Amino acid sequence: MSTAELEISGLTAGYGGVVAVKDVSLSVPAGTTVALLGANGAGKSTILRSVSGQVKPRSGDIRLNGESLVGLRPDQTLARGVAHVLEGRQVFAQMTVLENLRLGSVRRGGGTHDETIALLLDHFPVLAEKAKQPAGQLSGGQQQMLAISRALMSRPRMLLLDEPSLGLAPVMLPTIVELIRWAQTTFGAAVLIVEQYSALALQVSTWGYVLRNGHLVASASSAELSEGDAINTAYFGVDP
Ligand SMILES: Nc1ncnc2c1ncn2[C@@H]1O[C@H](COP(=O)(O)OP(=O)(O)OP(=O)(O)O)[C@@H](O)[C@H]1O
Repeated sequence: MSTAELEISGLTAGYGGVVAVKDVSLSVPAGTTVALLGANGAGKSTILRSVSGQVKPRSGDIRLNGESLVGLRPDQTLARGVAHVLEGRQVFAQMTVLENLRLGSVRRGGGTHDETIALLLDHFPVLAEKAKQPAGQLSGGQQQMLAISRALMSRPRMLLLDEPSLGLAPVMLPTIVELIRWAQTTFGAAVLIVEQYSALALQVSTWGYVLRNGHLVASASSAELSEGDAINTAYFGVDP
């Protein structure tokens, strides 16, 4: 049996007449962070949606710790330990920070709401200070922090992050990086992070895959991808 936490093999997925992802294979070893990079429309979000059950694969397999996730609904993948933070800051603006956290699902064997909320608020005092304020009053970065924290309520084994840096002020990026690292060490989660802003994803990950037009075109250590023209070559198909 594979030691990888998440193993995607030969995944093809799409929408109606659109084939968004073609024959993609990748793996996220237990307890590591892997980056999925590529330009707009490359198919990155479709891969995350296929893992969490929002999109049904047309072919291929997706396994979490050896168990296939194909055909499962999002609530069923959540029950198996997959938490998906969607693109955009998905918080309920009228509800308080605490109410938003309480909406996070608790997975069986994953601790109680109160225990996990205490852990999150203890580590991120800014959320504690604003616990009773409507989430809509938080800054963009704080809302993203809250959206990720809500996903952590289930103490996931596999955390899927879609463009966590989107629309954030650069000053917030180190906080998001810290939150991802903390999630990994505290919950032992494996993380698959999708980013157009490759600098952030490569900073938190050990390995990266690059997608272009639904195909995987590069796969290398994040250190290697950070150097020279590796990313440009992979994104635009230009040889250095
Ligand atoms: N709901 C949908 N219906 C039809 N086509 C879609 C849908 N969602 C995505 N697509 C198409 O599938 C392809 C891949 O989209 P996807 O969202 O996976 O790309 P991405 O790499 O995540 O880019 P982005 O950063 O823009 O989200 C694109 O051509 C896109 O237009």
